This record gives sequence, structure tokens and C-alpha cells, in this order.
Amino acid sequence: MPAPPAAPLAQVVPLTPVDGVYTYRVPPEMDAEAVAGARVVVPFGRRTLTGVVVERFGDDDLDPETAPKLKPLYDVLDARPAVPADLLALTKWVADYTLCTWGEALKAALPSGTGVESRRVVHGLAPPDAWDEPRGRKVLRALQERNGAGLPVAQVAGVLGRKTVPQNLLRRLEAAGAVRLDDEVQEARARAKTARHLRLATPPAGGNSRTVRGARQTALLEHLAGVGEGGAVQAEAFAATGATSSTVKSLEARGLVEAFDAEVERRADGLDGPAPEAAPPVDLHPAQEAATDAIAGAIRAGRGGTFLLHGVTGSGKTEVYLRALRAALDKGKTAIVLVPEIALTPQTVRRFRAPFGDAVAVLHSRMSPGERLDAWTRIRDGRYPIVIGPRSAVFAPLDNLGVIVVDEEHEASYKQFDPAPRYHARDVAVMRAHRAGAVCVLGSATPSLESVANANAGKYTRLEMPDRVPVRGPDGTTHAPAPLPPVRVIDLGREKQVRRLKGALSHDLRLAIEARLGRGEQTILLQNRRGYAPVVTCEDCGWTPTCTDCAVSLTVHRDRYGKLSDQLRCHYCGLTERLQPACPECGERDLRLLGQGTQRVEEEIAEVFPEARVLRMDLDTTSRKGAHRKILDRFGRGDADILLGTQMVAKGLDFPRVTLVGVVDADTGMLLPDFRASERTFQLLAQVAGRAGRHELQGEVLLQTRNPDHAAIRFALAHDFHGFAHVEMAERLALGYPPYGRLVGVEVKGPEQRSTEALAERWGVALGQEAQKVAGVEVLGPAPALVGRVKKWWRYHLLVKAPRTLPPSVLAAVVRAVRDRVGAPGGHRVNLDVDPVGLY
Ligand SMILES: Nc1ncnc2c1ncn2[C@@H]1O[C@H](COP(=O)(O)OP(=O)(O)OP(=O)(O)O)[C@@H](O)[C@H]1O
Ligand SMILES: [Zn+2]
Ligand SMILES: [Zn+2]
Repeated sequence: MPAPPAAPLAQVVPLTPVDGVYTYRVPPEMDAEAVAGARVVVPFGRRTLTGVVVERFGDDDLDPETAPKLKPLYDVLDARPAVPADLLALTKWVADYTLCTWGEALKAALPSGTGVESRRVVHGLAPPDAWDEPRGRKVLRALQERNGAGLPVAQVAGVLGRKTVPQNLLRRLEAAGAVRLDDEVQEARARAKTARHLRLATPPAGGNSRTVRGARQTALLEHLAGVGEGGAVQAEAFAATGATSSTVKSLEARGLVEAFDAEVERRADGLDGPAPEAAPPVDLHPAQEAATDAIAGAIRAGRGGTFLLHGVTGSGKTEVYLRALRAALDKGKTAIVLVPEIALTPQTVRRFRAPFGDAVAVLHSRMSPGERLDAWTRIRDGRYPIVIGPRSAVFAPLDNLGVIVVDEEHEASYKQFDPAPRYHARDVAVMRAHRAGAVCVLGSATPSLESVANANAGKYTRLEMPDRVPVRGPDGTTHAPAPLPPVRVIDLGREKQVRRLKGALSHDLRLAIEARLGRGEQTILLQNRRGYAPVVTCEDCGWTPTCTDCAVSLTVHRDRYGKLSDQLRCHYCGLTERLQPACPECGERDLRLLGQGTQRVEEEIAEVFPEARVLRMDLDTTSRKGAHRKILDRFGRGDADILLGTQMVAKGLDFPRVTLVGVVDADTGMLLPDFRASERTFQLLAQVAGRAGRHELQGEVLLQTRNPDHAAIRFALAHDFHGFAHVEMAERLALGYPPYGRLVGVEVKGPEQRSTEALAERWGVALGQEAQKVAGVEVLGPAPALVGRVKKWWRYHLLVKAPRTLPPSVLAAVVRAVRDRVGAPGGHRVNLDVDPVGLY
């Protein structure tokens, strides 16, 4: 018997939206492993749940009444704690700040598919004819056929051919002792992956060198001799030697080779694989040097601190990140690099892997649960000191952090909407680095106004790189910095343009594309709308198809087969139906397609420039795994003249032959009723403009717009971030919006309009009452959301607004009080969103 543990109790946070911390007894045999950060399986009411131990403590102070009633842990899932101590504290902070439960925040820090969930299962105890009711007999018969194996409760409905589980019947059967209901623990879905391996048989049985062998057999034997005991993955051995299964069969038959299954690490989507060759080291130019000195200096000194690296597109920010990583590694520390999901291209990954090779782990959202689990486990085991990934990588289980880099820190995709925690990875990065004494680097050509305000206030150290790096010619000589490309506005509202405009592309833009085609240069075209036409309407009666489940009009999609198979799709719920050739209201055949999606622009290019090779990149062409990479690879190889797409084409791409960037409709999104619409438009335009003329060839940018006087357009024209920030900040100040104010968004949702609206009203009243107790807090709304219904759920919004000077915890308390008082009764849902980035 092991000695009884000194701290026989554990505080456990369940990995569910259940709030609170619960106390369990730790059985002596689990004492060593049930430490803070370990995942455990616990009984919870009638369920069995996975949770995380957050603290161990003794029972000295415990009321002797309750102590014996505490339930024991069922199991410990980790030999090593899944959640390192600093992440326990960090997730607690995330939970408090974003108004979610600690369990929800912990879940974000763990790879999906690793939990244990229970399901209710019925076991039959009596023969069918012991029951006189036909439905009960049917259930008992089904259970009898399973020979003692349980039937999940959810499937009992199916046995009776019904939709809902007959809970009453089950209760009666249970009470009569005819069935037993159990909780059965389901194991984690994701498991380690195995693959067939080959190795030389030991000892070689009867193999003699005089046996006649083919070239493939010889090659395979030599290959396997080179890899030793551990063997080689069969598929890889085949690829390397040209051997096939029949080669293996004959070698196996002669006892020379043996096959076995062994665990392999899943590798993801071409972002992994052997490390690319290291590029020759570059000499930093002075601005890079200064930035590097500041950042690396802070890392070496272990000083910590947050740096805002504001460098124009092509100013060489990545090189600065690489030096920061080097400084951390040299100190024996680890590093996280966050990139927006869409910028997680092979091009980006290659640049980080080239100098650091297999020290880099890549996480991304296209990984299967198994791939994710493998990568996560190895990171936790200390195999990779550098982790690169999208927002969730901010929770990577690394010890001893030296630096966190957040590239393109202004990107909205760093904010998680659903499910909770609704965290902003940039803010979590700053906090995590701060707590770890590490350095945080926020880089962007167009920093968020929040970060600019923090730099202005002296909280972040500002580092500026106002010029592009000097370009190196093919002959090895360097030239003066390539200037940012000139930007020209094409005012689509002007009469001359209107007269000549036949589709989406103006006369001037067409000429510019033609010139590139003539010179063998490349063009990037941004049209931030997918599909063919955003709206279709009847010329006669004005009918417009809308989604049955969402309050939006349907987008026309014209895939492969041309007009006759036009489809209508809802971009909110995915509903798809055929576009009928006539108006269903009045029978009119003249349906008009309004607006330009990427497919329609693609069609226009094909008509105007039949010889041009076009690649389209949007959600529809990149849904398949690896598709994104393939498109960029082809464009990079010069297999296409034009890359056309949504905002996916705007970010992070670095192709030397791109000399023209055309923005088909700069106004998309500019006029949305969202205080950030202007900022986002400016960022998008500045980023896409930055794709042109990055190397020797001079670039040019054309913006088509109907609002040439809009601030976002005017300042994008001049590449004037500071001018834009100045004007926009003044506006935010006047309105009390971030970065001068704090916001909490409240979304009230429900399947029924009246009750949802009524609940939103009650939230409004209660928030108003709470707000009166705190100076400066204001409540806006409720109002129907911009899209007032999504997937059959009605949506209402409220906004709680407070001055920046009010501590976030005070504002949080206001909202929490209302959540406790009003809540989300009657099947409604209320989502709280602290620092929302999109009011839609
Ligand atoms: N010191 C240097 N000497 C020579 N070439 C450099 C140097 N620093 C960066 N480069 C090259 O200049 C180009 C632009 O650099 P980089 O992509 O890092 O810029 P960036 O600031 O990240 O741009 P963006 O914000 O547009 O992504 C790259 O091709 C990079 O390899
Ligand atoms: Zn009609
Ligand atoms: Zn819909």
C-alpha cells in the first residue's frame, strides 16, 4: 500500500460550459499523476466528464461532514500534465476577461478530440415477453439481440422508429428492473497513427547472397540496411527504391525482410516534410538592424516587453522575426509565431523552417484531430522549440518561452467568434508573454488602432521600418529600396468610365492587364466577393430569392457547366438550390444578375483575354485540403498570368513577377454599419497594394471605386498609414469607440422571433439598470442584428460601452450581473463578446 497522499483532494475544472471548480478525492494510486494540469475523468451528476486538475490540497480544513461524501477521481489521462502551470493561469485569465468558464478556456488550450465523454447506455436484464407493453417488448428484444452489449440511449428512438428517445418508457423499464442504465465512457477519438514498416529480418533466415535478385530487391535491401532496426515506412521505402508489394512478398517469403506496424507521426498538408535548405544569411539593412537590436536585446536580457513593429509591406519584417527566434533559441528558450490562418502558406512556413529546420512545428486548422494530437503531444514533450500556427497556437504547450511573434497583428482572424472563449490571440499573446517574462513582437504594415494607441501610451515600444528593403538584382548588386508602387484611382462613378464600362473591369484596368500579358508579367486581382453574382432579381416584379433560414439574399454560383445550371447559395448556412429560369412569382423570364463575384470576373477575363491563364482563389476553390497551396505554387512557378481572388490574395504573398495589382471593387465592405469598416478597408487596400513590385520590377496599383473621397481610399492612395490613423482616431475619440472606449457585444438568439426580441428587451432593461451604478457605462440597443436571422435563429444585438479608463473587470461585472439575473431562459442563447471585432 502506498502511503496516503498528503494532499488527498483535487480541485477539478470540467471541460464544459459548466461554471465552477469541483472537489474530488484522489485515490492513493493516482496520487503521483493527478497533479495540477493533468486531465482526469470524473463523475459529474449522472455523467462522466473530462476535467483538468487545477489544484491539490489537504483535507485538514475540510468540514468532516462533507469530506466522506466527496467522490473519487475515476482516472487520470496524462502521465505528464497536459496543461503546464503557466497555461493554467493564462486560461483562467482568458476566462475572466472574455466572460466564459475556465473549462471553455482550457478546452481552447487542448487539442480537440482528446477528451473523454460519457454516453448513456441501456442494458437488457429481462426477456422481451416479461413485459406486456409492445413498445417495451420491442426495446427488450433489441437489447436481447445485443447479447449483453449495451445500446446507446440515443439509439432507442431508432429501435421504435421514432425521433425522440422514449424517456418515460425507459424510466418504467428501469424501475421494474427490466433494464439497467449505465454511463459508458467513450474514449478519445484521436489515436496515434500506425503505418506499415519494413526492416531486414533478424537474423536473416536462409537468405544467401547467391539467390538471384532483381534490381528492385537489391535496392530495397540496401535501403533497409541503411535504416537499421527501426525500419522504414513502407510507402517511403517504395518511393525511394521503386520497390513494390510484390518485391516485399518475395523477399518476405525468403525470410530476408519483415513487415510490421509501428506508430508514425502524422504530417500535415505539405507544410511539414523535410526542412527546406537554409537561405544564405542576409545583411540587415539599417532599420532592420535597429529593430533587431531592440528585440533581441530584450530577449537576451530577459527583460520582456511588447514591441510594435510597424514596417511597410516588403520592409523585411520576417527577417526581424527570424533574428528574434534565433536570440530566443540561443538562450535556450522557446518561441511561438502566430500568423493569420490564410497567410499560413508554404511560402511563409518555408521561410521559418529554412533556418531552423526540424525545430519548427506547424499547427493549422486543416489538420485532422489525429494530426493535431500528434503535433501537440510532441510540442508538450519538448521536441520543438518553435511553434508556428494560427490563433490557437498561442496556447501551445511550450515551457520556457522567450518570444511570441504575432505577424499581421491587425488581422481580424485572430479573434475567435465561436465557440467561447471569444478571445483575441494578439491580446492573449501579449498577456502570455508578459506573465512568462518573454518578449512579444506585434508586426504589421497596417497596425490595429488598438496597438497604435498602446504604443502612443508607451505600453508598447514602437519600431518603425518605413522603407522597403533594398532589392538585389539577378547579378547580385543591390539597388536603392524599391519604392512602394504608385496607386491610381479609377472613379467608376465618373461618366467617362460609366460609358465605357461593360463589366467589372474598367477600360484602364483592362489596358493595364493587357500590358502585363504582353510583357509576361503577372497580375493580382482582388474582388472580395465569391460566387457569380451576389443578387438576382426579377425585372418585372422585383422578386429576389432569399434564404429560407437566414435573412439574406442568395448568391448566384455558376460552376463548371454554365448558365443552365446556375445555383443559388446561402453564404451563411450553405443552403443550395437551382436557379429556375423564370421568376416564381410572376413567371417573367428576364432575371437580372446584379453585382460581380469572383466567378463572374473570371468569366469576363476569359472573354476579354482568351489567351490569359487565370487562377481563381476563394473559399470555393480552396475548400479541399492542399488546394490553396497548389494554386499559389502554380502562380509562383509562372503557370498563370492572373491570380484572381477574395482577400486571400491580399496577404503575405511575395511574388517577384507581380507588377500589377487591381482592386475590382474597393468599396466592398467599406460602407457596412460597423465602426471598423473604414479601418478594415484601408488595411485590405494597403496590404494588397503591397503585393506589387516587391523586387526588381516596378509595380502599379489600380483601385476601382465609386467613393474616391473616402478616407480609406485617399490614404491608401498615398500609402499613408499615419495620416489614416490620425483621422480615424479622431473619429473614434468623438464616438467613444475603441481604442478610446471598451465594448462588450451581447448577442441574443432564439428560434422564435417574439420571445427572442422580448429577451433582448429584458437584457436591455437590466443592463440599463446595472449601467446606472457605474459612471460612463452606456447601453446601445437592442436592435435586430445586421443579418437578423441565421440558420433559423433570430438574432438581436446590444452593445455595452464604457470609457477606456474603466477597468475591464468593472465592465465585466456589469454584464455578469445581468447574465446571472436574466440569463438565457427558454432555449435561447446569449453570447457575450468582449472587445468585439465585427458588429454584424
Ligand atoms: N536584409 C535583407 N537583404 C536582402 N533581402 C531582404 C532583406 N530582408 C528581407 N529581404 C527580402 O525582401 C523581401 C520582403 O521581405 P519580407 O517579406 O520579410 O517583408 P515583410 O515586411 O514581411 O512584407 P509584408 O508585410 O508585405 O509581408 C523578401 O523577399 C525578403 O527575402
Ligand atoms: Zn417576377
Ligand atoms: Zn441560409
